[in-house]
Amino acid sequence: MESLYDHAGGEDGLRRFVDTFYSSVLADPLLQPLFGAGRPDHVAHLTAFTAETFGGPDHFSQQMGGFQRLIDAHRGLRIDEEQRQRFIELYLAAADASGLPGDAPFREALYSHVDFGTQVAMRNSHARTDDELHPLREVPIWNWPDPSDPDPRAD
Ligand code: HEM
Repeated sequence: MESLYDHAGGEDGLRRFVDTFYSSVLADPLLQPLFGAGRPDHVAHLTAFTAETFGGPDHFSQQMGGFQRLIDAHRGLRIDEEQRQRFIELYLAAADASGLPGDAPFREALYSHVDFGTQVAMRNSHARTDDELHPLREVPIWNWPDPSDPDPRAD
C-alpha cells in the first residue's frame, strides 16, 4: 500500500506544507511568543520528522538528533490547551492552503497524528522531572486509518 509520505507528495509536498504552516505559526499572536523570531532549521527538521512518521526516510532519527531532540525542544515551554488547539487549527489550515490531498483517509491520519503529537509535546513541555515525560521515546510510525484497529500507530 502507498505510504502516507508518498500520498502527501513526498519530500516536496511535505516541505511546502511545513513552510506554509511555520509561516502561519510565526504570524499567530498565541503561538509566536513560544517560537520567538523562528529558527532557520525548523522547516527542515519538522519536514524530516513528518516524512519519517509517515513512512518516508528516517533522516530525523539518523541525522537530526532523533526523538530526544524533540523532547528537549518542547521542555519548559509550558504549552496550554488553547495553544495546542491553535497549533492543530493552523496545521490543518496549512494542509488545505498548501494543497495536501483532501481525501478522508489521509485527512483522518493527518488529524490523528497532529492531535496525538500535540498531546505529547504539551505533556513534555510541563515535565519537571524525566518521570513526568510522556513515555514515547522514538518517532512513531503512522498508519492509514483502520476501522478494526483504533490505534493509528504501527504495531
Ligand atoms: C502543542 C503544540 C506545539 C508547540 C507550541 C510547539 C512549539 C515548538 C517550539 C517553540 C520549538 C522550538 C523552536 C523552533 O524550533 O522553532 C519546537 C521545535 C520543534 N517541534 Fe514543536 N511544538 C508543538 C507541537 C509539535 C508537534 C505536534 C510536532 C511534531 C509533529 C513538533 C515538532 C517539532 C520539531 C521537529 C521541532 C524542531 C526540533 C529540532 O530543532 O530538531 N512540535 N516546537
